[in-house]
Amino acid sequence: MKKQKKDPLYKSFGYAFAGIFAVVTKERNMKIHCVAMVCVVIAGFVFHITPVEWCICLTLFGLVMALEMVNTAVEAVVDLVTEERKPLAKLAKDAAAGAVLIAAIMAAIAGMIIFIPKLLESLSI
Ligand SMILES: Nc1ncnc2c1ncn2[C@@H]1O[C@H](COP(=O)(O)OP(=O)(O)OP(=O)(O)O)[C@@H](O)[C@H]1O
Repeated sequence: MKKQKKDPLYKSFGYAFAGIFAVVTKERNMKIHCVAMVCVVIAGFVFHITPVEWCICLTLFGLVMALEMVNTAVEAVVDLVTEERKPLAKLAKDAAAGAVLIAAIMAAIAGMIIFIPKLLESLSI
């Protein structure tokens, strides 16, 4: 089989950014993740979180958002493959959605561990 010439690196980045833009503008859940990220970043500056805490928050944002991208990709592929209701299609979509949910719950718990003590301290409770 003839080897196809690969796109230049800048084009690959362009496709990746196009994917991010498509998911952020079209997927409701991704918009919610973006709003949550902005709120946490503001809270991070307000409560002067440490560099390690910033790293934890940024890593968890990356994890949740990357999984949301993969979830959208799985949904698109399943819908492309079949329009019928099939158990394997359900498993693929539900498992991908479950992956996002697990990461989002863990991120929310980590966020509470970081921010609740700072909030209580600032309220002098
Ligand atoms: N082809 C299918 N066969 C069987 N079950 C399906 C199929 N397509 C969707 N489902 C079921 O319906 C649910 C919702 O599917 P849908 O494609 O509407 O995702 P969604 O609710 O739009 O997800 P999101 O909110 O993440 O975009 C799936 O999680 C799955 O349980």
